[in-house]
Amino acid sequence: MTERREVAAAALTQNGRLLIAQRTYPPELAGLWELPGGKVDEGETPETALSRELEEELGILCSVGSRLGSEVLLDHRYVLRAYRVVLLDGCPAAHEHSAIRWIELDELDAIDWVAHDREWLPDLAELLREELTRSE
Ligand SMILES: Nc1nc2c([nH]c(=O)n2[C@H]2C[C@H](O)[C@@H](COP(=O)(O)OP(=O)(O)OP(=O)(O)O)O2)c(=O)[nH]1
Repeated sequence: MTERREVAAAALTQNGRLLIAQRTYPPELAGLWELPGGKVDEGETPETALSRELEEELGILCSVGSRLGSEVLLDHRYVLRAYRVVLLDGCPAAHEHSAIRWIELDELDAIDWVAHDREWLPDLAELLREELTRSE
């Protein structure tokens, strides 16, 4: 079997909040919220791919850090991985999503997430808790 292609997703936090984005396609995912990101192209590292996607989708420059949570197998072709991301420059805007939102720890559970992302909720909660402790 050929290796699965990676989808890299950004856990971008700032001031104790997490950036989430609302999908417009495919129809079964439209309206659901995800961590922004996308497929890693041939010849790219997950880090360069995620930086590229965040610039295209949100118009921001970011630094991609370490992995967050476990990998999620999407189907026989794709594996989804999340990375801690820090905003370097710009103000995120929804260029390819229908909306974006900054959410706080107590909002995580109530979001209408793309199903696979629910796997990361404990990790995202921990990340936001760490952020809050750091900013105290
Ligand atoms: N970006 C992203 N995709 C996710 C998440 N969770 C999840 O199940 N997916 C799925 C949805 C899609 O089937 C696939 C990623 O597709 P994508 O549409 O974001 O990738 P892309 O920007 O490279 O898009 P494309 O040009 O190939 O259409 O992974 C997530 O948190 N972020």
